[in-house]
Amino acid sequence: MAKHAKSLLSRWSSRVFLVEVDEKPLYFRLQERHGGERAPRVFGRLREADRCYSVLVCSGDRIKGAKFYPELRNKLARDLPPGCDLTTMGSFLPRVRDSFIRGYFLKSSVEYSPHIERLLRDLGRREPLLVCSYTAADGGGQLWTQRLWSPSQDETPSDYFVVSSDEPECHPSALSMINNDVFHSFEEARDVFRKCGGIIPEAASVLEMLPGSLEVCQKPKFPVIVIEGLDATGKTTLTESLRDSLGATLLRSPPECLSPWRALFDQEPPLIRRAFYALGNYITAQQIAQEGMKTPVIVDRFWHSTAAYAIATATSGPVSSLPQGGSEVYGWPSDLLQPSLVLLLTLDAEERKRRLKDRGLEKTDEEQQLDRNQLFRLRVEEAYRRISGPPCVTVDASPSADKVLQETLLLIRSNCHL
Ligand SMILES: Nc1ncnc2c1ncn2[C@@H]1O[C@H](COP(=O)(O)OP(=O)(O)OP(=O)(O)O)[C@@H](O)[C@H]1O
Ligand SMILES: Nc1ccn([C@H]2C[C@H](O)[C@@H](COP(=O)(O)O)O2)c(=O)n1
Repeated sequence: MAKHAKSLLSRWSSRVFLVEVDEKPLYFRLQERHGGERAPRVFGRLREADRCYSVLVCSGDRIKGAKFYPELRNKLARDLPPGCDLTTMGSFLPRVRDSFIRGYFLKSSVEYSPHIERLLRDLGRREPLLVCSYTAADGGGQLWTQRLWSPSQDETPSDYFVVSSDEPECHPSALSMINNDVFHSFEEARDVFRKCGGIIPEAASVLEMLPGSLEVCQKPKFPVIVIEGLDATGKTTLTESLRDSLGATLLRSPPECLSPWRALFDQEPPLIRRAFYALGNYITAQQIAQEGMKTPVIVDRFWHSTAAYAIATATSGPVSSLPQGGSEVYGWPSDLLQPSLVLLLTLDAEERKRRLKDRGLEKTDEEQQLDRNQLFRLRVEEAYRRISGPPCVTVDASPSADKVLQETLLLIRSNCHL
């Protein structure tokens, strides 16, 4: 049995599980003896003739595991029998850092079990998986047991009753966010790229663009102003006007030099995708340090975008599922240049949609998600506000482009020495 899977099994009965139903996580835990509790909500509506499975990815190699997770979904969606329900799930040890693992929860009719079990065993031969099956233990559908499949088949599997568990303070993915979704150091992000060179040849081209080491740069002489906001809030329009009004240099993150690979890394799982954007910030930071010695610098997106989108994607549900304000996940990376001021453009959802429609450009997956998913949008906006580091001021982006420019110039003049 893979070493990593074995270590996950060592505290199996203390694990809490969550199944995401319509963006809402429903929690359950394990119990050796049943004390008469009702079935957890996710099992509450099942029939005795239903059979459920959890399939958790437990690869010891995090790059392989990250790549396998979306592949697993595609394979399951393709090969599962008709009518089988598939949703995302996870498991964690309460308050234990890096204990969060991801997987899928399947619901099917018991008649399909032989087919599903064969499929899961085949998939488990490709990458280590922890598979559990759930069976009704009474006639009324109120009592369900979890049977953990022994990955090596020579150990006795253990059965537990499943019971509801309290919601943790925030989404448990927060336990494993740092340096998996939100990179807090150049070295950590670069390490992901070094390790994925074997499976993604283009990673080497990105590595070539990076500085050999992070030289301690002098603080720029001129102010550095970052413009942030969801797509279509007017960042491009405003940053170009600010460049002209202030005689500033306009930079972007990710920087131009990474453009040839952006679409490719946007298709990669969060670990690799977020490392790509984190590295982009460090390249832009070097450009800021140079240009900031000569002119004011305006930056279109920077660290706030990287962290806020990553945190919002790794969680689900309402804003209350985000890590609490003040959590270290919102901290500014100690090795990343801090701008003088961050301005966050905000716009109501309807006006933003109107601008998106008028603009008519092709949307990225994340932009489409922002459109479809109100909760995701709210999480991104709130995560933006919780990020610490440089001063961040919210700007209402709904007036005309010229009014937004004038308001922004006032804010820059009152917050920076210009
Ligand atoms: N203040 C404004 N009032 C009305 N329309 C605006 C305003 N600012 C920008 N627009 C229009 O809204 C659309 C989106 O603006 P823009 O491209 O500047 O947004 P963005 O934040 O840079 O988007 P993205 O992040 O997707 O690149 C454009 O068609 C632009 O002309
Ligand atoms: N510094 C950055 C810039 C962008 N991103 C990510 C976040 C979104 O997925 C997407 C938005 O960019 P846009 O389409 O508006 O160019 O890119 C990031 O993580 N870090």
